[in-house]
Amino acid sequence: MTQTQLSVNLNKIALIRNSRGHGFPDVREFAALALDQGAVGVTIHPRPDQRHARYEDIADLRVLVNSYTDKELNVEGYPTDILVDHVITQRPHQFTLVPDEPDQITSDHGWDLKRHGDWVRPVIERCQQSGIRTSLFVDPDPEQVRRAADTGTDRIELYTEDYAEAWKHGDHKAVLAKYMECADLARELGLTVNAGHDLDLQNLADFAAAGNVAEVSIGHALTVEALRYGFAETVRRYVTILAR
Ligand SMILES: CC(=O)[C@@H](O)[C@H](O)COP(=O)(O)O
Ligand SMILES: NCC(=O)COP(=O)(O)O
Repeated sequence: MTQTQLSVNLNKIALIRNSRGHGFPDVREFAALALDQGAVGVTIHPRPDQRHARYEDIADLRVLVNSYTDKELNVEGYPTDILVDHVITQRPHQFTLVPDEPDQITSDHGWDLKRHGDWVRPVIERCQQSGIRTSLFVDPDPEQVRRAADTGTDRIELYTEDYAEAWKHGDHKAVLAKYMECADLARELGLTVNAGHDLDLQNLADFAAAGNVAEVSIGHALTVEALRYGFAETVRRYVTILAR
């Protein structure tokens, strides 16, 4: 059974920072808090309007993560030229390609790789040539998993909104089985499996127990829960759940 690792998404810390137009809070402070509490890494998702994470955060967080020996930076986003250029320059450990439109309020679907597989492939190759691991954000759909393997990506990230929604109603077992079918298929095809979106302290344990997901990236719920429990304690609670 793979020990699932936590990557803390700092988008909402950046959102609070941007709300006052100066550097408080500093995302690097919360990145350090997360890493010191056992997260394997941090994630940021700069969107074209830079509503929260900014392109400059990539370099800042790369420097901070470099001060640790075994931690990672995951950059997520739609592979625009400007984002890809920042990624290639700063060389985060992982680049997760997400098919979001600029005006989306949040990520709400995975790639349609029947249409876009050939388009993402050169970006994947360019990242890998720079030593950057790639991941493709996909729905829990076996066809998309197969097509993801055809792109040469290192990993997929399963979009977990369907699971999170089903968990709220207590009917997540069938949905979870679909995710695990896709995760098993991905591993058979040589892919490592990440997952994320709307995971939280309540629904994570059932997802993690189903097994064999390498990394979950969690940010929105974690930030809200941190308002109640404190940031370090919240990260500690996630790490404890994953360590079971
Ligand atoms: C791809 C995904 O689900 C998340 O990585 C994304 O970062 C969430 O974006 P917001 O924080 O803008 O909602
Ligand atoms: N890729 C998922 C992520 O980074 C965070 O998603 P969320 O926890 O903010 O929904």
